[in-house]
Amino acid sequence: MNQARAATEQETKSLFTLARSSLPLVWELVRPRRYRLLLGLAMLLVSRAAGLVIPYAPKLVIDTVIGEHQYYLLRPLFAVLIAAVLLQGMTNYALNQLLSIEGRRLITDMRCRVQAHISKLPVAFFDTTKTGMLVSRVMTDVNGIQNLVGQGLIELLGGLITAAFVLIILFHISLPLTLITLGFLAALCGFLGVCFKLIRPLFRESGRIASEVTGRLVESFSGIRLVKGYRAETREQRVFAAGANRLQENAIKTVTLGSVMGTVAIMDVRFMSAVVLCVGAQQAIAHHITAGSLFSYLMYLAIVVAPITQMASFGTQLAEALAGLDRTREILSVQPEDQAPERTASMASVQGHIQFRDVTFEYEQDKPVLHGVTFEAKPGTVTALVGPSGSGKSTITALISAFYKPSRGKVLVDGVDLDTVRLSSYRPSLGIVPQESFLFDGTIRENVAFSTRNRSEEAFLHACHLAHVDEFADHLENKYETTIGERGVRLSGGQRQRISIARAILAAPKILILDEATSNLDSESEAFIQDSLRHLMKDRTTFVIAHRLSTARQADQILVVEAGRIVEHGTHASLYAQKGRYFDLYSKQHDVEANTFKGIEEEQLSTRGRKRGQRLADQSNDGDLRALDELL
Ligand SMILES: Nc1ncnc2c1ncn2[C@@H]1O[C@H](COP(=O)(O)OP(=O)(O)OP(=O)(O)O)[C@@H](O)[C@H]1O
Repeated sequence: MNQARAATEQETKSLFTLARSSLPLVWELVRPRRYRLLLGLAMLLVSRAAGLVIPYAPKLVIDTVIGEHQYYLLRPLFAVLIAAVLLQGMTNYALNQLLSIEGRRLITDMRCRVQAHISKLPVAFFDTTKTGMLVSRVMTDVNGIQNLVGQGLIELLGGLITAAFVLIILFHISLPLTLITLGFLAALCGFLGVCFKLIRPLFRESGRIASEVTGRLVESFSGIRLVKGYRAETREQRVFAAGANRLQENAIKTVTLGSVMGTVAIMDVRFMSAVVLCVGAQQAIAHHITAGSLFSYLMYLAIVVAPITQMASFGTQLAEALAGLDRTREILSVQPEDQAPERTASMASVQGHIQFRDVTFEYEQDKPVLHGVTFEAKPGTVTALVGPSGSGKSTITALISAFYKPSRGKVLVDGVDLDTVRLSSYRPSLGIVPQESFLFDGTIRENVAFSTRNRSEEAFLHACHLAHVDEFADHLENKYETTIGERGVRLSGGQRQRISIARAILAAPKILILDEATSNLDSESEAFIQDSLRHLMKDRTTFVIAHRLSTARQADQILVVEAGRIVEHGTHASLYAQKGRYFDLYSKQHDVEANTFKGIEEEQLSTRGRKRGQRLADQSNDGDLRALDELL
């Protein structure tokens, strides 16, 4: 309800209110480049002043040179005209260069700023915001700012200053004609004001639709395998076409309103010129004005009119720019996660002692997903989190990563409440290996050396060796410089996991969060990965969401999570002996694994895999779980 009301209030904000609320941000952008913009304004004034000389010439020629036979004035007048034209041309060129370049720089600055800001926002913000919307904020919305702060602003200022000067000249030439002129201009300004009010919500809407369409497009292309696999191309085409049509309908309304504004502006100006011409002629016949003055008046009128007719199109750009700026301002006003005032503690060196004290957490209000979770993980130990899907294991690790804050209770790191810790001092001690290895389009080296903490070649090669990345990288033509494609599409699942593990080894975190991959790998890959993980977990406080019996069994402690509560807690041996929830889970998994190994038997097994599989299958046939434990 409140959100809907806020949205309506946003829609009805006038252009003026919007401009005023955006002023601090505009000033922030203008400030560092104010001298260059002032230089631009000065050049514009020189250019416009030079432009004023030209309309004055007919008056001199008609009334003085021809009327008063002062022919000797013709030459100097010609020279002045040439100089004025040259000066105007040169200043115009310099001005365009200066402002266009400045506008581009401004866009880049703004884009970088918005991108940097968004990346500092809390994970909860990303949970509720579409990716496409964020892409639009960074790439599209800032475009309009160029018009607002660069050329557009200077043009508007310059146009208004020139128009003010010219109006003084017009008043000086003829009071009645200028009053008529002002009447027409005032009517036009009133009309344009109403149109801007109508056009602004359309621009806001357009930004919203564009974000949605972009978001869906990004999702659809990144999930192209799934789309093709389920033959969902036509469905995706329909969804996209619907979005593109909504965008088009919005654009048609904007363009129509823009055309109405442009047409009315031109008609108003033409009527005005006709009325001024006829009344001016009557004035000239009655000798209230000379023919030369009337001629000059009409030329000056064109100078006043030009920026006002331009206002119709510039106003549209202005409305678009302000709508974009408004959205940018909205996103910049979201507080970055590290700027919370309570985050004052700095963690110089993290030991990795983690304590949960009666932690309750909810993603959505009044829907807790963790209830009074309490446990302790000593430095250098491995804690395995096991439990059914949706029980809260990932949420516990997300709280350790400080992606969220507990709703109640405390998460302590080395005795310090994580809510009070500056994240920039804590996160470097954190390493994450997600279930789905997330790789960027780049080389193997770039993906392994993703963290900036350890850049030596020796450390890089060592990490690749421990994670068995060298095993496949050495066989590639470009070795570690091989490009792996977007999200690592050119690698196998196991290879991607190994890179992800090498990345964590190189980052050398004190606290490691490991979400074990569930995907079935062939036994050789599996063996490589288990070995890499062993290296990775050494001497770190590790939290592993364990999907494999072997991992849980090797852990120093196991937390059995169910419906957001820790229902059992202990070592593998103690929990197994309890014959409670862990025992049930373990037995179920054992059956699955036994079946899996039987299945593997039928595949092409590596020598090691075959031996291991055979032994496991034999043992499981006996149903002796303890013997299976030993093997694992
Ligand atoms: N970003 C989120 N917003 C709202 N609810 C969420 C969010 N992430 C998880 N949940 C909910 O929180 C609960 C716990 O989820 P969590 O991902 O921690 O479970 P899990 O034990 O890790 O599950 P799995 O083993 O399937 O990954 C689930 O009910 C889930 O729907």
